[in-house]
Formats: sequence, structure tokens, C-alpha cells
Amino acid sequence: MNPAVEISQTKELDLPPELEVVNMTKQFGQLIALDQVSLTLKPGTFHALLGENGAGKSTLVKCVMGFYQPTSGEVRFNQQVQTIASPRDAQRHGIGMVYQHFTSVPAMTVAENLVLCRYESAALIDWKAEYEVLNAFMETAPFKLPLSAIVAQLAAGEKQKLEILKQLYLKSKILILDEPTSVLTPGEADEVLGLIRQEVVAGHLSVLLISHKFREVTAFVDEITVLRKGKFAGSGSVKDLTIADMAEMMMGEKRDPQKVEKTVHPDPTPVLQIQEIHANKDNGLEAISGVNLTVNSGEIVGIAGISGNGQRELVEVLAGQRIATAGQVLVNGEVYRASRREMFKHRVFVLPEEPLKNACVPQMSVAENLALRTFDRSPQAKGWMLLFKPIREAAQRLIKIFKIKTPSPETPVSNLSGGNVQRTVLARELSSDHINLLIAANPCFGLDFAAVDYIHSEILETRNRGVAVLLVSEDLDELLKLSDRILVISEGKFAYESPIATADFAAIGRSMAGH
Ligand SMILES: Nc1ncnc2c1ncn2[C@@H]1O[C@H](COP(=O)(O)OP(=O)(O)OP(=O)(O)O)[C@@H](O)[C@H]1O
Repeated sequence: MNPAVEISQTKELDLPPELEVVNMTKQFGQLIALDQVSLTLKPGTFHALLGENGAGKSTLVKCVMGFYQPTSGEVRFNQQVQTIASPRDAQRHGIGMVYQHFTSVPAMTVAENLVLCRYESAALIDWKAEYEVLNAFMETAPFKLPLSAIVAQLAAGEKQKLEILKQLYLKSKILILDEPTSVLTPGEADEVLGLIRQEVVAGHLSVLLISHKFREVTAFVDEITVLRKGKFAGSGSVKDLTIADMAEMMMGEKRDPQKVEKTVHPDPTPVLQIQEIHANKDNGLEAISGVNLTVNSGEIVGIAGISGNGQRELVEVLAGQRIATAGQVLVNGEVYRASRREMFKHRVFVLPEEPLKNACVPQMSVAENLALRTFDRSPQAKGWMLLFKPIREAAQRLIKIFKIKTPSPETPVSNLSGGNVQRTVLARELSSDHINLLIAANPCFGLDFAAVDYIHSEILETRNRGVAVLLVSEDLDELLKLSDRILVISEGKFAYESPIATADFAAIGRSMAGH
């Protein structure tokens, strides 16, 4: 069709503009993160951007959003070249982005967050008029949220809906979603993506979705573009492709998942004992109401639950990031308060959620982050003096073993892709020979399937060495695959417990839903 005719039809239907990324390259120093990549987001389509961790997906969308200026290449709207100087500029072009992590202000209401997201918000706000507009907007929005609710008290699914509502409120016509469902349960994810898809089918939106979940791609997406090591690796219509085709585009060649058999430990001993623990949420309300749990050596105990049911606070108590209001924790039979000294003595290691925020010092280098547990001991320290050569050598070794993609050990860890930050934390926490108890919270959050496979086999291997593992996860498949025993946490209490061999999937689902 003649492009001019196509543009005029697009305008008539008020479809989003066609977005083209043409031969885009982005270089960070020596590293070419994006190499001559092109992509077309057709009006009113749901397009997924796929690729392994570090493939360049975030770099591409950050160039489109004006966070980064590409080294070369261009962005076109309806065949017109446009320079996008900043995210504000992107918003002017009707492009909005929803991130993996929430960006709303937790202490403010839904209404305040919606008004705040407008760049041109006036210094004086006429709340009466704003509420009228917001109420009218909510009437037509695909998701409803109470305008007066405080964001901190919303469940993860609702917070993510708010992120999307903000973009609809800003009248974005092109929505870029960077792993928007990582923090959601499968049910919440399907609901959110399903509602977005309805907007796409109605021609109100075009969506570019970064995802690692093939299930979501096959259920909701029309077209894919695949990146591999910064380069274009393929594209096509989802209806014409199998999951194996997409996986092959991502990985280059077929790789078999690593298999680790579970070894039987004849004499398990209690390593972690949680006794009548109570703890509060940040807002002072009770998050955990008297939970009891024992994790034995050579055992993986999985905790399932919809986010917001106390699992985060429980992990924080065990990691020394939150004080229990009652009860006690024993490790190896001794009272344990999760100080750095006790963690070292009892050999407790933690893989927390959001590792960049909770387990790294973002502005410090990869090498320094890898040394956070060892920098004050020989061979990395002599008395008060840090010895940088052994720190760097240890980092180089771990970078190699754990295949961390980083330009150098000196690169700030915050410059790495999400998957490589997780690998850095994993390398630090699992590389010790002396590990006795591992506490892992959503360890595969946001990782591609090869990395997930790798982390699963590392956790299983750790268990097989006799380590006690507490695995808190929102991914039921992960729990069913790895756990020896599974519990469900609901409203701060354990609502279900079973050895994995006899676990009842329907009962787990009901307990998660609070029935
Ligand atoms: N600001 C930066 N400075 C230096 N290197 C960077 C920067 N941002 C990204 N990189 C590097 O560019 C490469 C591509 O990273 P990018 O975050 O785009 O990958 P990704 O496909 O989004 O990965 P993930 O799925 O893990 O989020 C990685 O090797 C990363 O370490």
C-alpha cells in the first residue's frame, strides 16, 4: 500500500503511529551493547522483544525512550525521523514506559501519583477539578483502582496496574513494558496482559513488551523481534513460530537443560528453626503472625504465596533487614539475629529479591560487590588494609565461573543487565565452601530461561551438598521443580504444608487465594 494512504488511514482510525527503530547502535566504551538493530512496531500490534540476559533489550528501549542517545541509527514515527532527547520528549510523542520495578510514590495515594506523573503538573493543584478528571478517566480505564488508596498498601498486581494506568492517563499510544509481570502471580499477569491486549485489539495502543516468559508471548503477543549479543537475531509472527523456534533464535543453538538429580540425605539435622515469629510491615500492621518452620540439612523447603502475604517480611527478618516483634529464630540450635557476625559464624547466605537494591552497592564495582563478604579477611585484607590484587583476582575467577557478562571487574555493578546483577550476587553467595543455610527469595526474577536453568541447578547442587535451603518464590513451577517440601503463606500464616511428592496442586492454589 502507498505509505501516504496508510498514514492517513492510521490517522482516521486514531491508531498509534508506526514506530521504527532503524540500524540502531549503542556503544558503552568498548562494549557494543546494540549493533545495527532494526525493529518495526506496527500500529495496534502487541510486539515482544526477546533475548537472553544482556542481549541489549533494555538498551534498545532506553534509546527509544530518550534515556540514552544512540551512537548511530534513528527512530521514525510514521516514516518521519525524530530525535528523542529525553523521556519527556518520548512522552510528547505518546510513548510511555512501564518498568519491572514500581516507580510510584508509596506514601501517596493513587490519585496523587496519577497527577504527579504529568510532567507539566502545576505548582498549585485544583484537587476538585483533578478528581473530576480522574473519576471520568477511571470510568473508562481497563483497570479500576480506588483513587484514595495509599500505594504502599496496594498488592503487587495493583501497583503494576497503577503503573500502566499512569501511561494511559498520560494518553500514551505506544507502551513499552519491561518485564511488567515479574512481580505478579500468573493469574495477575494474565489479567493485566489480557486487559492490555484488549486495548491493542481495539486499536488504542501499540505495545512493545520485554519478556522472558514464552507462555505470555504465545498467549498475548502478535509479533516478536529477537536480539542475541546486541544483534538482531530474528523476527516473525507468533502464530508461525513454535517455542523451540523462538528459543533457538534467542540462544543460537539448542542447549539441553542442565539436569541435577536429587541425592538422598539419610540423617537430616535441623539447620533453621523459625519459632512463633511475628513481624510488622513498614506501615506497622502485622505482616507475619506467629509462623513456625524447620528446614533440615540437605532439604529445599519452598514457600509459595501471592506477593504481599508476609513472605518478603519473613525473608527480611532472616536476612537481618527487619526486626521480629516476637518469637525467635535458631540456626544450628543457637539463637540467631542475623547480624553479619552471626551470618558468618553460622554460614548463612542470602539471595534476596531485587538484588541490585537489596544485595549490592550499586555504585561500587563488580569486584567490590563480589568481595562484600570477604573483604575484611585474608587473603583480601591484611589487618585494616584491603588488598586490591587478591580482590580483583577473586573477582576475575568468579566472573569466569559464573559467566558474569561485564566489561571489566571495575565496572559499577549498576551498569550490568538485571540477569548479570543476579549472577554477581549468586556468585558471591554460593561460591563459599562453607555455606550451611541458603535463603533465596525469587532468585530467578527477570532472568532468561538459560540463566534460570543455571540458577536452579546451582541451588539443587547446593542442596545436594547438604545445605539447608529456604526458597521463597512466586513462581509455582520453580517451587514444584526444586522443593522437597512446600508450604503456602497466606495473610502472614502458613496455610498449607506437604512433601512435594504428595502435594495437591489445587489445594495449593486454593490456599494461595486464601480459601
Ligand atoms: N550504562 C551502561 N554502561 C555500560 N554497560 C552497559 C550499560 N547499560 C547496559 N550495559 C551493558 O550492555 C549490555 C546489554 O545490556 P541490557 O541491559 O540492554 O541487556 P538486556 O537484554 O536488557 O538484559 P536483561 O534481560 O538481563 O535485563 C550488557 O552487557 C550490559 O552489561
